[in-house]
Amino acid sequence: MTLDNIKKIVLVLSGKGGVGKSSITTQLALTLSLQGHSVGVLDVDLTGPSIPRFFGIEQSKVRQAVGGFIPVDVHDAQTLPSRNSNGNTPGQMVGALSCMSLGFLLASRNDAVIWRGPKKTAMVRQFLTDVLWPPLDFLLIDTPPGTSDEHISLLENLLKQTTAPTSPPNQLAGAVVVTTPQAISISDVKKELNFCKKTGIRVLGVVENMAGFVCPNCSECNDIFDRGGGEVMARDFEVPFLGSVPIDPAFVQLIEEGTRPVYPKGTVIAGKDVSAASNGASNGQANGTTSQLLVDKYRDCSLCPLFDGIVSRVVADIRSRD
Ligand SMILES: Nc1ncnc2c1ncn2[C@@H]1O[C@H](COP(=O)(O)OP(=O)(O)OP(=O)(O)O)[C@@H](O)[C@H]1O
Ligand code: SF4
Repeated sequence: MTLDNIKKIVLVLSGKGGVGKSSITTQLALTLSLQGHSVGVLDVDLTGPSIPRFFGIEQSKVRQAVGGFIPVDVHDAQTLPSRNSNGNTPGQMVGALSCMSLGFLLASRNDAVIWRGPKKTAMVRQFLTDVLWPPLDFLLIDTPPGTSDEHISLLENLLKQTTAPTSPPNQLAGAVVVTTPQAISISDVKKELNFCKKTGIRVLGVVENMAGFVCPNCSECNDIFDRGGGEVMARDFEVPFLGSVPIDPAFVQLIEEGTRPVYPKGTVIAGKDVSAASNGASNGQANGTTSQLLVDKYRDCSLCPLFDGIVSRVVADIRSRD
């Protein structure tokens, strides 16, 4: 089966749309990759597949091979060269990152996906059975908000596959649940936590996103949407609280603009040396925006140390159960 190549599968869930689940999935994937793990991201948010855009690869298309789809490379495994002036860790190992999303199969980013339940269910099943993942340490699955047809289909199929005799032990590691501090989001996420309880999915922890805004002018943090609700809820449900992520305008900018001036020399993306960019040569993808190495861009993001801590805790927790 196509999931047999994968050591651990982690779901990213949210009770409500727009709380930053796909952004958090992107950050978790990049952080895992920066920590040297090989990572895949499966975007099962069929009605709003935003992961390709967040990785800056939305113009890419998946290839079809005998036996299934070949996921799109975000970047290869590599050892990053040091950037003298910016203080990169010399020789840092980065794990390969690849991605599969319905977004790659749509003719245009603006195409609407208006499908009834059975078609969605079939697509989810196909994503779990017909994607030819390379060997992965972690597969993150970005799910749609709530507890919809896709969730039920996803879980049925996942549980069937991850408990098959050929699967690695404890393959379905659990779920990271994303919320925002507002009461409505918290109450929706409680439903999500109950869903996990009923279906026997272990909750690896809760991330509270958009908790406070750090003003770029005075660096003071304002709690626009209140704060701490995610932590209280995690305590009530006796699941780990992984941390609060503030609203960071740079975060949106990194994703929306996708502009980084140069690649460090020797940077290889999808098998190509793209460092010619440092000499002014064009190396962007078809959409002309992706003149950057994502790993590089996120490493410079102020949220990086925060995600490093979150990911380290999740990985340690998963390993402690093996
Ligand atoms: N911590 C943050 N700081 C600033 N902007 C953020 C933060 N988290 C998310 N965003 C922005 O909020 C918007 C919504 O985020 P995202 O698409 O990740 O949400 P989502 O929960 O996956 O939504 P849906 O499931 O409805 O597609 C995006 O434009 C994203 O850049
Ligand atoms: S936090 Fe408010 S008062 Fe302080 S600089 Fe920012 S906008 Fe101005």
